[in-house]
Amino acid sequence: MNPALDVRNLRVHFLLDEGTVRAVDGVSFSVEPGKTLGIVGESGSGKSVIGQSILRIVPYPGKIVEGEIILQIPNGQDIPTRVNMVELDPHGRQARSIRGKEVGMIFQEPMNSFSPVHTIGSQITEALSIHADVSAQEARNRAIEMLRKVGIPQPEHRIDSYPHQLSGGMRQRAMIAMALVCNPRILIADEPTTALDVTIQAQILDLLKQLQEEFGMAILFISHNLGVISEISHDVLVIYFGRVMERAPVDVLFRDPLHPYTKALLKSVPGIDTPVRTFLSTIEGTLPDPYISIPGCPFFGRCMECGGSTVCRDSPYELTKVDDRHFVACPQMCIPNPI
Ligand SMILES: Nc1ncnc2c1ncn2[C@@H]1O[C@H](COP(=O)(O)OP(=O)(O)OP(=O)(O)O)[C@@H](O)[C@H]1O
Repeated sequence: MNPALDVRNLRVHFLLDEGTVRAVDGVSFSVEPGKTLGIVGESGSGKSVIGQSILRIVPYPGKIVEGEIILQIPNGQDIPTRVNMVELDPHGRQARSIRGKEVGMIFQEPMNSFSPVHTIGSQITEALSIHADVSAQEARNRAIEMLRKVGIPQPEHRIDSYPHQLSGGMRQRAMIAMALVCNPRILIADEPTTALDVTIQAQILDLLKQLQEEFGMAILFISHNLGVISEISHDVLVIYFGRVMERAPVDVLFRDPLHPYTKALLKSVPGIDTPVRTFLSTIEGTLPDPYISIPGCPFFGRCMECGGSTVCRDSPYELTKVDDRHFVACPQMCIPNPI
């Protein structure tokens, strides 16, 4: 099956007075229709900048310096149109028509996405009037239907509410409705449940899974929370210092992690059978200085397994194939067949 989204060797740099931040440093992945790729990593590892790059909304002074972001857009013919987002003018007509229509987005804080002075209905119908050729009445009916689908009670009345009149969970549902009302083929969800309590979080994850089944969209789900990632993802990309450390199907990653960073992340999460008052392990140290360029493994200084090996410090970064769906970038693995 053709991937809905294919990202190849993406590099995004922020050129600051202090130096260059290599926020995303050669990341490749693809997501098929109906599948969810979870991107996990600690704060500052480059997760959000990947999502922003796909939408071409990387904030100034960030710049995509290399790579391709390929979308397959159906055109009614056998072969879909192939669009490389990197080649588009981010402010141009084509990029604007792809954002919202082909690629939907939901973020952690809906208040930042909704205008506080317009009703949620007017904002959802506006998305429809930009991207779909529908009458005002049809747009309102579709907005009500979408609000119903995302579980907002009495959507005929709620559609005329202002964002501040909804609870946090309801606002998040309304944002999902806005993101999905044009039936996008790709959804980018950047920490969409982080600000919610665990019950609402579980409801939103269930809702996304159910909507994915219905619409068949590919989801890129960004989170620092491994529990949430395990719940929603089919495959997982573990990212550190702008680079992929490991990629695997979700069950393989949780059962048989190979990169010491993935193992350390997993150890820092409490399990259901973790006794109360047990100290969870933490990952000593912090991400390296963002302005430096590291030729070898960026986790070298914090790794508990490499024992200060110069191989890890000096070997060029390389993502190595373990099998068809499992890749790892650990110099100690010494596996042949680098991709
Ligand atoms: N507007 C900006 N200006 C300068 N540097 C930036 C900007 N946005 C991101 N960066 C840098 O890019 C790197 C990656 O940031 P990013 O926001 O993608 O991390 P993240 O993994 O999403 O973290 P978090 O979970 O905290 O959102 C960081 O070093 C960050 O400081």
